[in-house]
Amino acid sequence: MSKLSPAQQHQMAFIGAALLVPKEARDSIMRMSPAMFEQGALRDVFTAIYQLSFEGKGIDPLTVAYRAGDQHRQLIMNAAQTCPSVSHVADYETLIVEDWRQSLLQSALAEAQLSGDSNDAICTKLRAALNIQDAIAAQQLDSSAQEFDAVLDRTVEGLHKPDNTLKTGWKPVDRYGMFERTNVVVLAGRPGCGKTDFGINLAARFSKRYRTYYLTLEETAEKLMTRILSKACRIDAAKMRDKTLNSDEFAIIDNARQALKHHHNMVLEDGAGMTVEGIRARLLKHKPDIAFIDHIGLISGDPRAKEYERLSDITRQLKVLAMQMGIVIVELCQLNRQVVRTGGRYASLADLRGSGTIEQDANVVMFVQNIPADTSDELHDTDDYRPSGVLVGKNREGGLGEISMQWRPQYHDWLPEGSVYPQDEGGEAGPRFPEE
Ligand SMILES: Nc1ncnc2c1ncn2[C@@H]1O[C@H](COP(=O)(O)OP(=O)(O)OP(=O)(O)O)[C@@H](O)[C@H]1O
Repeated sequence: MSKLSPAQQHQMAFIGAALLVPKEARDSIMRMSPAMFEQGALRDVFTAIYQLSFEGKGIDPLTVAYRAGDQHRQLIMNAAQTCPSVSHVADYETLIVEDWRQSLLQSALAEAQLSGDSNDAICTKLRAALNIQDAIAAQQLDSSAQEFDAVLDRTVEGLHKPDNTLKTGWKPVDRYGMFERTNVVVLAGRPGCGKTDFGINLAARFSKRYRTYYLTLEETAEKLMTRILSKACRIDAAKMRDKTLNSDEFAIIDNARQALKHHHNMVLEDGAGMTVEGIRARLLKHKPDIAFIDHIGLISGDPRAKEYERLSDITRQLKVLAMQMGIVIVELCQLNRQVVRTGGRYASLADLRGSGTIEQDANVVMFVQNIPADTSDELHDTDDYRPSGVLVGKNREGGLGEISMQWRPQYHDWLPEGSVYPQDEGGEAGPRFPEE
C-alpha cells in the first residue's frame, strides 16, 4: 500500500484493533459510522466489521475478508499485523471522529465559498454545519468521558498488575522509575558532553530486554554501531576509526558480533532531515517499547515557523505519539553553548525554556554533566575514565537527584560509579543483566 495519510493511519489502526480485540472494540465500532472512513478499501472493510458487529457475529480477519471482498484481504492482514496498540482502540476512535469532523467542516466552508449563494443562504448553511459539529463534539464527549467509579476500578486493578516501567538493570538509574510507558524522557546537555554515548548505552541495555529503536539524525547507523562494538569489546574506538586493529582485536570483535546479534533486540536507523510524520511511520512499522531520537533539534519541521514554534510542535507531536503507542520516547536535546550558563556542572530547566515547550511536554528531564575545559584530554587506557554524572532535573512521578557515573569516551562506555567491569556490567555482549 502506498504511503498512508495520518487520517488513513488512524483508520488502519482502528481496523487492526477491531480485528484483534473485537469484544473490547465493539462499543467503539457501534458509535462510529462507515462514512467516517475513507471511501474505497478502508470504508468497505469497516462496513463489513460494522455489519458483523451489528448482527452480533464474530469478527476475525477471515470473516471480515469474506464479507468485505477478497480484494481487501491484504489490507485486512496489514491492519491486523501493524496495529500499534490494541489497548488504544478508544483513542483511535477519537482520532477518526476528529479527522471526520474537520473534513466535514472544511468541505462545508469550501462549498459555502463556491456556492454563489446570498449571504443569508451561506449563513444558514454554515449554521447547519455548526450544528453537526456540535453534535459530533457532544458524541465525542460522551464516548471519552469516564465515570469516576470506572476510573477508580481500573486504577485499583492496575495496582495489582506488575510494574511495567522499563528497567536498565542499573539500580542507581532504575530507582527513579523514569522509563514508564507513555513517558517522554528528555536527555539534554551541551555539545560534546556525551549525550549520544549515554543514549546508546541506555539503548543497548534496554535492547537486552525490550524492543528498542534508535534513530540518529546526525551520524550514520554504522558509526553508531562502531560505538556499540567499541563498548562491547573494550577496544579503543580510535583504532576502529583509524583502521589500526590487530588480529587479536579482530578476533574479539568477531566473537562479540555473534553475541551481540543474539542478545540485542534493536533497530538502528539514520535519517537526516526526517520529519515527525516520518518518525511516526518508522515507529508504527517497528513497534518498539522504547525509541531514542538523537537529536530533536535535527527533526525537520515547518520551515516558515520560528525555531521556538517548530520545536514546540515537534515535542507536542512526539508526546502524543508516545501516549498513543504506549511507548517510551527518549529525546536527546543539544543545548546551545550560549544557553548554558558558564560554570554550572549541569544545565538547568531554565536553559531548556528558551527552546520551545520541550520541558513542559516531558515527563522526565535528565541533564548530562558538562565537561570542564581542563578535562578534555584524550583517554586511551582501560582504567582511564572521566568522572561524570547525570542529573534528574524533572521527574513527574518520582524524585530528583544526581547519579554519579564513569564515562570512558575511548570505549563510548558509561557505567554507574562503583560498578566493576565486567562483573557488574556483564559486558554489552553478555546475555542478560547481572542478577538484581
Ligand atoms: N578517546 C577520547 N578521549 C577523550 N574524549 C573523547 C574520546 N573520544 C571521544 N571523546 C569526546 O567525546 C565527546 C563525544 O561524545 P558524544 O558524541 O556522545 O557527545 P554528544 O553530547 O552527543 O555530542 P553532540 O551534542 O555534539 O552530538 C566529544 O566531546 C569528544 O571529544
